[in-house]
Amino acid sequence: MQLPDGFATKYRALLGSEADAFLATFDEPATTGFRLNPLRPDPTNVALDLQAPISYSQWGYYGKVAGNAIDHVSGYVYSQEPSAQIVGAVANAQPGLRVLDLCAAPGGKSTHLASTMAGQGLLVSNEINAGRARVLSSNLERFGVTNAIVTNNDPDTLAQAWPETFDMILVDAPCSGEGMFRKDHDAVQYWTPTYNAECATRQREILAATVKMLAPGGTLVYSTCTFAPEEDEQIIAWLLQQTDLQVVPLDHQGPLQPAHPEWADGNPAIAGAGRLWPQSHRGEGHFVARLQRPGTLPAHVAGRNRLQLPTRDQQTLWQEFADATLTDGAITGTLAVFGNYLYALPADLPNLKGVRVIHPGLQLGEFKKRRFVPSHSLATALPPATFKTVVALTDDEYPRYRHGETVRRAEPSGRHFVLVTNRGKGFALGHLVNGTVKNLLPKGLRV
Ligand SMILES: C[S@@+](CC[C@H](N)C(=O)[O-])C[C@H]1O[C@@H](n2cnc3c(N)ncnc32)[C@H](O)[C@@H]1O
Repeated sequence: MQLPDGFATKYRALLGSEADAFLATFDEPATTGFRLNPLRPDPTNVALDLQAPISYSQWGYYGKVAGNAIDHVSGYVYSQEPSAQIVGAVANAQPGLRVLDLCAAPGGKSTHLASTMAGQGLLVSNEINAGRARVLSSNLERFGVTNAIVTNNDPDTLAQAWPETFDMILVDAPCSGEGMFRKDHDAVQYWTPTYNAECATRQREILAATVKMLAPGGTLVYSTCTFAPEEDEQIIAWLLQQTDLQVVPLDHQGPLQPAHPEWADGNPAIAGAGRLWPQSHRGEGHFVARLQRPGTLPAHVAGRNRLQLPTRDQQTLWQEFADATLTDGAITGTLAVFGNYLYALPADLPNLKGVRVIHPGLQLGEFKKRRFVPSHSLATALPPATFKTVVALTDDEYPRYRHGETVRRAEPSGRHFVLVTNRGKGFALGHLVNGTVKNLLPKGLRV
């Protein structure tokens, strides 16, 4: 690979005798990986090779997942570069916490946070870019995350709305992406000798807002996919100088190496952060640090949100659908209406005033005149056992349904909303009417 001018010189000076091995990795192919989904009842039931686990990532494996494979489409797996999986592992967000993923799209780290949270507590996945926030929503929906809301705000707006609100905040910062050079040639084009300092300015701005949102006793996880000390060790040095945060030393086991205080202000605490290097492990490389605010986590303060509850007519329409389609207790949480859409909200929502929420929980469906039309998200959020009628597709029928075609089933007669599965995995809804399963897969998900 043709590396940008100044890049090799910089890393030769930093890495010394290790520089040749580091620079040689840029001529190697990029590494790929995926994570299984522990939110599924049978997470290892996938048609993928699970012979090569990623040592530091509980559900992580080396390998490649085809985008059209049922394992991907049904949310049984999430494709994520191996090194990036260190971040969710270090965060290890526990069930019951209130967690903010501030720079969350497209959702690799958010789905990992949701995995360790096991459906309990609140995950706020925020993304500043509206288009990317929609992709984030759809990826959380596919992974079956029901305890998350998706917001689309800049960090300063959120800091105003949510002072000292979160037990844990992940800042997977926008960065110069040197660890993406092998995957993304655009990242190479952007790099100049001053680019790292420009990225660091933005990272400090994001973190200044972040610190305001962290509760006493709360944890900040900071990560980048770049090797630049300006965006890594020097950011941690700045946090230690400017705030009361303290580094929680990582367990430098296996390929996770200590960070380099000498590349910042020499504060030895910085060594507690960690680096994955491409020359010493199978992955693109990552930086991660865990920091904590002194104090004890306070009890969560419930938001005083004025929710629009379903009208009596809407409640009746929903209940008719739920009674005919789902088993009892399939949906929990407060039901609220946003626009024409009905949602099941996660518990423990903070104040939403002033925040642009684009996805306030599990979308159940849309009220259209006197009808209730269920949302696609039900197909991947709920286990097949919660649907009263399931239409199982053969491997021949599966690609045709994804294309938008109907299928025929003689049984049961009448009209039913159904879950459509392949290999036992729900991936779409259908409407069975007189023997024909009408295809309810959203147009954007058809291939
Ligand atoms: C490294 S990516 C996040 C990847 C994501 N965490 C994942 O695992 O899929 C950084 C994100 O930060 C967002 N971003 C860019 N500028 C930002 C800013 N000033 N404040 C907050 N987020 C920003 C980008 O749009 C991008 O989605």
